[in-house]
Amino acid sequence: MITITVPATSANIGPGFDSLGVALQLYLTLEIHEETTTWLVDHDFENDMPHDERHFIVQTALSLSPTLKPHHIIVTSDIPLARGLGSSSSALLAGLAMANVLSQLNLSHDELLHQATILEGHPDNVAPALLGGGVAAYYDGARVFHAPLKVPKDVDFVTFIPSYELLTSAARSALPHSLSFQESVAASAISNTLVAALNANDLTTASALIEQDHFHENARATLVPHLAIIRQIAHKLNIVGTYLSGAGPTVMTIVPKDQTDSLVSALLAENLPGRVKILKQDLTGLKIMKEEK
Ligand SMILES: Nc1ncnc2c1ncn2[C@@H]1O[C@H](COP(=O)(O)OP(=O)(O)OP(=O)(O)O)[C@@H](O)[C@H]1O
Ligand SMILES: N[C@@H](CCO)C(=O)O
Repeated sequence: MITITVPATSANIGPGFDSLGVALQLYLTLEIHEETTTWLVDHDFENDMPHDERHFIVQTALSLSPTLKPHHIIVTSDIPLARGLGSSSSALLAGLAMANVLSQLNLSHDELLHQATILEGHPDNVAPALLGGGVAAYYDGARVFHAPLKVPKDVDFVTFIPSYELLTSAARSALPHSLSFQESVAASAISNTLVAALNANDLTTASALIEQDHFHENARATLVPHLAIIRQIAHKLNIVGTYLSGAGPTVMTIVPKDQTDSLVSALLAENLPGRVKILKQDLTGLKIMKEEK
């Protein structure tokens, strides 16, 4: 049996729209069992996801290796769907990695990242899901440039996962068509300085900049009304560093560990419709384990 695990990811980290992301310790697991005559996909997702070759993971694998032989696969996942925690990127990478292993394509991490970015359109979830930790990345339509982003290891990711789904496609249609020159300069300066602050382990500067996005959060505000509420709750506790995770609706706050309990208690007291989870950074990224029978 071959087991592929892929972590969840939180993209954007505030102003790093489509370019910054971090891997988190929630996982999609894909077990590849025996060869079969037609694809058999066991999964326990509650929606109407197919159990045959129409399944997204199989379709992704076949897009890379059209002659791939059908197998019995089992998909389990802790990553909630369409919540801004990179569920589609994790599934996509699992499919590409399955094709790479079963068809012995020997694609490198960079080649897999390139394929994944073409399919996803932007690298901010797929890069950290593949490589682990924080990643800054840019896709120019031909090549994916990427470099590690030092997200401090001693922080918690206090995560509010709303009870409703928000498809990335819907959250992207709310985005503005253009930004003025002046606003673009400010937006990229904020993002550049955030990256430098994180790489210098200056969490105070980083946390303030995380809340100064100009690219997407305002445009998505009506889709995620709890973002402003959670930011306000955190500010009352002198905690900064709250952002919309990926396309939302999950809201993330990066907090020093000694402030985690107070923020979690304050969020729970508010009774917002959703779950509060404390997540940690994943430093490994996609893993493949082969077990001899
Ligand atoms: N394990 C999976 N197996 C099959 N399809 C999946 C799986 N995970 C996600 N998907 C597909 O991806 C869709 C969600 O993708 P979408 O990009 O909208 O959100 P997300 O990836 O969870 O969030 P974000 O990109 O904002 O972090 C699901 O509705 C489903 O169609
Ligand atoms: N950068 C992406 C992440 C979700 O795929 C967005 O915010 O739309």
